Amino acid sequence: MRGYRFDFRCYRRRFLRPLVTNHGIWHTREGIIVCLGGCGYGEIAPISWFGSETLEQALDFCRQLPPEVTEEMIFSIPDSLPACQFGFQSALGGIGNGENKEYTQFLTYSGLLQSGEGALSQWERLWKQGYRTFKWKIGVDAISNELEIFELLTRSLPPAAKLRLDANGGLSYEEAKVWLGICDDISANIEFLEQPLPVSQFSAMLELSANFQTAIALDESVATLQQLENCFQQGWRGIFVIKPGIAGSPSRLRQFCQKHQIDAVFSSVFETEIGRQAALQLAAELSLTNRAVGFGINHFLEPG
Ligand SMILES: O=C(O)CCC(=O)c1ccccc1C(=O)O
Ligand SMILES: [Mg+2]
Repeated sequence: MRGYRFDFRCYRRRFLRPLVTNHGIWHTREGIIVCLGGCGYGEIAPISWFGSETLEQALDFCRQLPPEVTEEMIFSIPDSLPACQFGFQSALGGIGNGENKEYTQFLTYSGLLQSGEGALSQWERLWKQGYRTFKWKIGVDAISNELEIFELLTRSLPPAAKLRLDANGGLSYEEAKVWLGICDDISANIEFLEQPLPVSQFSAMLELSANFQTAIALDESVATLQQLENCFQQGWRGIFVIKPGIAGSPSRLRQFCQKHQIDAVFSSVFETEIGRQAALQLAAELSLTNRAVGFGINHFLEPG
């Protein structure tokens, strides 16, 4: 079998503004660019706190590979290394040669707002840049403060705007009911509430999705393809957030989405242009609905 000359390099990029979520504060994005001679580039951009391997585990995997790798080696990367599966398979697919530009041009994008009240002064700039879907992080501050900002935000957004709320698993069951109740009642267009509860509380989220009109999207619960398959089998028919960069094998992801016709929202892992193009091509190919993709603005200080 044909071998490809293999090389890799680490990168580090600082966020323009640290990313604040219920998981904590994220300052620096680190990852690995892999190169398969004569084939293309791929990106390994793990988020271990989200359920992928760690950067160290990905590096160890790259370091133990021989100077020439085969397709067979790439397709036998274990499921415990989902970001590596993505990086190597996209390099093999010759990602970066722009072959699918004709698909990705039809995607619409969601803009990620700053957490807290920063969102109030930020959305208009994004609106002027053409964004019509916005995402705002909740579960970061006390619920009373967040509800106050939410009211101001939803009253100022134009009727054509869609708003996604992302709790990153940071709400209690009672808090999730409060948020969903308010979202059901207001006239603003709340597209969905993302990952209200921790991954361990799947059945509670299933129950919430049956009892409220506002849609719920699973994110952390379906971070990897294995988790995605699991939640589908356990009856989830709401929205699935898919982060191709950490989901695992793109070919298996493609098969799963095509077989089950799931309602998917594709989203970035704040990768460089290399991983981004590979992920966007999958998004363009596998998005059944016209939901905006979570690949908004450039969040980095230094260019890729
Ligand atoms: O999905 C988006 O709109 C932006 C990407 C995003 O929010 C994100 C990016 C990296 C890690 C976690 C998350 C998240 O959805 O919680
Ligand atoms: Mg999320």
